[in-house]
Amino acid sequence: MKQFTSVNDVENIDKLLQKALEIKANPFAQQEVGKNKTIGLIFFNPSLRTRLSSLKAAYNLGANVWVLNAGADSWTLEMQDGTVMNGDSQEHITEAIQVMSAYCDVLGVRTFPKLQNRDEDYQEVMFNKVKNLSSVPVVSLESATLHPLQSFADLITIAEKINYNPTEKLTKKVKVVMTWAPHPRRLPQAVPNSFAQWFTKVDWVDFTIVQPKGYELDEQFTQGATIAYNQEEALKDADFVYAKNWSSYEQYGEIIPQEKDWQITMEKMKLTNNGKFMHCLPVRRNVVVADEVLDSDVSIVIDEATNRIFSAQAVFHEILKGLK
Ligand SMILES: NCCC[C@H](NC(=O)CCC(=O)O)C(=O)O
Ligand SMILES: NC(=O)OP(=O)(O)O
Repeated sequence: MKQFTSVNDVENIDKLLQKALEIKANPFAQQEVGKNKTIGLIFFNPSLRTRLSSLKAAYNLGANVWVLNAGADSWTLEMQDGTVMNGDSQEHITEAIQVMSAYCDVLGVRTFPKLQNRDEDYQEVMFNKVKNLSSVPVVSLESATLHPLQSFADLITIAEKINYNPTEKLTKKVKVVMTWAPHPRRLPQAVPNSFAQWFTKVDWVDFTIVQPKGYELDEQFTQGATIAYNQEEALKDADFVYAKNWSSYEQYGEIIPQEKDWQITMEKMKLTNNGKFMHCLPVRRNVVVADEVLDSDVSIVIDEATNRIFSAQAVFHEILKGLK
C-alpha cells in the first residue's frame, strides 16, 4: 500500500479485513515492521480517537511516533500561496510539510472541510496540498470528504459481530442502515461519504442510506446503495444501524430544519432485527441518540472505537512493509 486516502487505495478489502482481525488477535506479533520507523501525525482539527488509536497502533508495531496539533503547538501556518506574510501567519505550509515529512516515514493528516466552498472541499485542496508536499506516504486521519480509517474500523466491528468467515458464503446478506440524525452544528459529510464508499463495495452487505429530502450525499460515494427517506420503514429488519449527522451536500454545508424527529430511540431500535447501534463518536446524547440506546447492550460504539486501533495498525503495517 502506497498511501491510504480512501478505500480506493485498498487492493483487496477482504484481505485487509483478515489482516486487521489477525492483528487484533495478536497485536504485538509484528514489532519488526516498525523498528527504526517513525509515524508523524498532524492534526489541523481536534481529535480523541484518531489521535490516541494511531499512537497505540504505532506502539503495537514497534514504531516511534510524534504528534503535532498544527496551529496550537506550532507556528501559525499560512495555507495560501503567493501571500505577503506580514500578518499573523508565521510559517508557510510549503516549508512546514516538507520539514515534517523529513522527520517521519509515514505522515498522517487530519484536515476538516471549511463547509463554505463545495468545490474546494470536494477537490480536497488542503489534503492534497499536504500530500503533494510530503516526501513520505500519507494516511488520511479524516479529510474534507472522507474518513477511511473510521469506515474500516466499522467494517471490522460488523465482521466481528457476525463472526464473518471469508471462506463461508453467508446464506443471507447483512442489512446495514446508515441513518441521518439531528445535530445542532453544521457537520462534514466525510464520515457518511466514506462509510457509503466502503459498504457499497462489500458484497455480503445489503446497504441502505436513509435521510430527509435535501440531505442526499454526493452520488460518487453512494452508487449501489438503496436510498430511502422513511426512517421507520428503512430500519425494519436492520442488523446494524449506523447513525450520523451531516450537513446538506446540495445546499452545501447547511442545516435544513426537520419536522420529524430523526433521533434514534429504543422504540426505533425495536423495529430492527435485534439490530446493533453504531456511531463513530463523538456523539451528542439525546440529540443524535437517546441515552437508553447508548447505555444498553444494543450499542457497539465502544467496540468501534476500540477497532480504530486495528484499522490503523493494519494500514500502517501495510505501508511500512512496503518501505525500503
Ligand atoms: N471524527 C469523527 C467525527 C468528526 C466530526 N464531528 C464533529 O465535529 C462533532 C462535533 C460536535 O458535536 O460539535 C464530523 O462529524 O465529521
Ligand atoms: N471517530 C473519530 O474519528 O473520533 P475523533 O474525531 O475523536 O478522532
